[in-house]
Amino acid sequence: MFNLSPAQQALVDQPFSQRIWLEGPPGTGKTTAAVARLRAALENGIPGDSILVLAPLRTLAQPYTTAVRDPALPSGSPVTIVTLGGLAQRNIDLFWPYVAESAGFSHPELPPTFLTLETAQYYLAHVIQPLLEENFFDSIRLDTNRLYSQVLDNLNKAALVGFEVNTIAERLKSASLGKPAELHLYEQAQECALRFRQYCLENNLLDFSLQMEIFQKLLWPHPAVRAHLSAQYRHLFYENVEEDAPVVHDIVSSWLGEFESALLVYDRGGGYRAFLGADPLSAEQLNPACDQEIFFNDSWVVSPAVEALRATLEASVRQQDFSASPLIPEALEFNFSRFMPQSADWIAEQIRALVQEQDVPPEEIVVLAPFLSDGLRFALSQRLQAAGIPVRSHRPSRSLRAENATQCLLTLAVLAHPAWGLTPRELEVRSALQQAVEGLDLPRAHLLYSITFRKNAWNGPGFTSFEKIQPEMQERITFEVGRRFEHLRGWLMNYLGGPPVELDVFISRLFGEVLSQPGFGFHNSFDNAAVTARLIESIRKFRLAAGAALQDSGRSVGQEYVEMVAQGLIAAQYTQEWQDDSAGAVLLAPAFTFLMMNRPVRFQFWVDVGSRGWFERLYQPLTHPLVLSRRWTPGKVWTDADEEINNRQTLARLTNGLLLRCRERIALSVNAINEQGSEQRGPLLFAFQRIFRRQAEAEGGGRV
Ligand SMILES: Nc1ncnc2c1ncn2[C@@H]1O[C@H](COP(=O)(O)OP(=O)(O)OP(=O)(O)O)[C@@H](O)[C@H]1O
Repeated sequence: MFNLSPAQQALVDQPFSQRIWLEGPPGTGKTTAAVARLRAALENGIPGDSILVLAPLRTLAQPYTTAVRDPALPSGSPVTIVTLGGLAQRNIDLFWPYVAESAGFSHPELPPTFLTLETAQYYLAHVIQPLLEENFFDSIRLDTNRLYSQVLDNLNKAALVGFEVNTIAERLKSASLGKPAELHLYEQAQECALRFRQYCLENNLLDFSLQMEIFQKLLWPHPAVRAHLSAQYRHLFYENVEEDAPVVHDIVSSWLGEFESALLVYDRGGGYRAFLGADPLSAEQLNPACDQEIFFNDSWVVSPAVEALRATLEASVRQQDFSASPLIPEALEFNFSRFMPQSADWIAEQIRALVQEQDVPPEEIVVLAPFLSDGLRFALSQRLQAAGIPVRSHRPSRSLRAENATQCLLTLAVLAHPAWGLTPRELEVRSALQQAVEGLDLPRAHLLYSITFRKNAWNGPGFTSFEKIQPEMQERITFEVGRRFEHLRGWLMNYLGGPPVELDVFISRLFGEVLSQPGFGFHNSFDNAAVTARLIESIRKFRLAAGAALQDSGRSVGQEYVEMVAQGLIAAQYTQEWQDDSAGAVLLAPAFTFLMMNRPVRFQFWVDVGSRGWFERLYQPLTHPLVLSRRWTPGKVWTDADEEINNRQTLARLTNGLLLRCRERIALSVNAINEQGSEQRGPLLFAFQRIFRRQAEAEGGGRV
């Protein structure tokens, strides 16, 4: 480990009677110093339960969570580490009788049910379904999940930016160029939001937006709640202030004076979550309320060459003037391939050389793309695994139900629950077998399925024994595979002989007792284990949110869950948080996800540099994160020029953020033709081309 710098130590040593604003670019050691100060607080006898650590995302508070677990610290009451949303939820639970009636709930005498993103989508789907039948959203082609998440986004923006739900459409319309079809969509999106809100109030359901709104409007102003919170929390640590939304800043602003001490950590150049309501300018309003400001400016991360590249790239992206730097070639490598598989070959070979020839630990390498497509993930994982390099991928926006592991687990769950009356399709059973049993290839899976699968075995669909099939078929399938298959089958039969358990418990047992064992497909697969954990979590939360409502219908939670997944209504989004558990493995992730991990690495590979995905916003016809923000002047029209300016700003922020988290070198991979077969010429590629040209000119015509 390292020693704190004098500036960091000075921060740690500030008396615990100060409100401090700590600001600097990423990588300057702010979090390290803040965590050291938290440790100092505990070592100096400040009780843990009087300390509040606030962060915009739980993952951003990870260094604090790890620190407080250190057994070397004095034992005592636990520190509270939460997001404001989490704090809101705890307090709504605690003070429910104070607010249930005034918030307009139909059954204030009954307890509240808190919804996750997934379970909110589930209920929203019930509300929207009849409207879709009335031809709502007919004019656009949008996958239902994206439709639901935009309706929820609008509600969340209202709660986080601080406007009424019934003004969503008016705001969006006033910034629109006025095409009737677009205006109509905004009206419909608002209608959905209002009906969902009404449904929640009638059924004691609280999605994120309602939790935030109730906390801000009803609980926070309530003297009893304020007294409780002020008495409980005396010291505040607020990490990544710039990634939080204005309403959170408003609350902290009015609370700040009540703390004995506070440390607000502001990452200059951040605000990556702008599309989720992050507002760095609003965060700055907290600065004057602090007693002192401290700046850290020197990076512990970037080499001079990376810094030269960062500054040059920023200027090039912003279309400003810049000059060549002799340092840049040290920090930049480049590969041009016609198609993605060739890029994957090149990247895998570079990574292999780094790990195997230069002893670079795999976790010091990340591969980043604007989106991580299946093709790219597969191509890279396969090549790296073949070279014996552990790899791990993170795709927070990928749907859980799209994972093969999920399909396998749920298909086996259907087979183990004939009472649900569901019959899986042939393809599902075959691919579940293939996923579950190691060494089972497609032709053998087909054979095994055709011979052993019976629609009416076990009073439902099931398998007959491998022992019973003809020896020559056994030989073709192989006895090793047969033995594994028998083990799985035996486990399912055994389960069927007893009383059914909840679906999440079933999956956790199936994973632990069979699929994670040697000889089965989930053995030693980080990714499958992660999907299983998320699936279990998703089912558990669904059970908590929807279980009671289902009791009267006679349907089990498991059956409802499986059917909802099949219809695309749930398991459509991971919760947006993740653990950075990539120790020992190369990470493949969308660039944005990596940024939110706040973890510097030595080498970054940027894939698909020609893609416009680095530059453009997602297509969101029902919402507009920039218009639904406090930065937008009501009534102003959003034009193509605004879009272009915003895209450039976002790209500059992104490339800065990535480079500030890179110690040694980035390697660019460009495909002439993307996976969809079109030519690739996005603005990030142009920005690099300008740098290459300038470098070549400076070197008298040579190439970088
Ligand atoms: N005194 C120090 N000596 C050496 N390395 C340090 C020191 N302080 C911090 N670092 C390292 O610098 C890196 C960045 O530190 P840290 O995360 O605290 O910075 P930050 O300013 O909070 O950046 P971010 O906003 O990205 O979290 C980490 O890898 C950390 O281990």
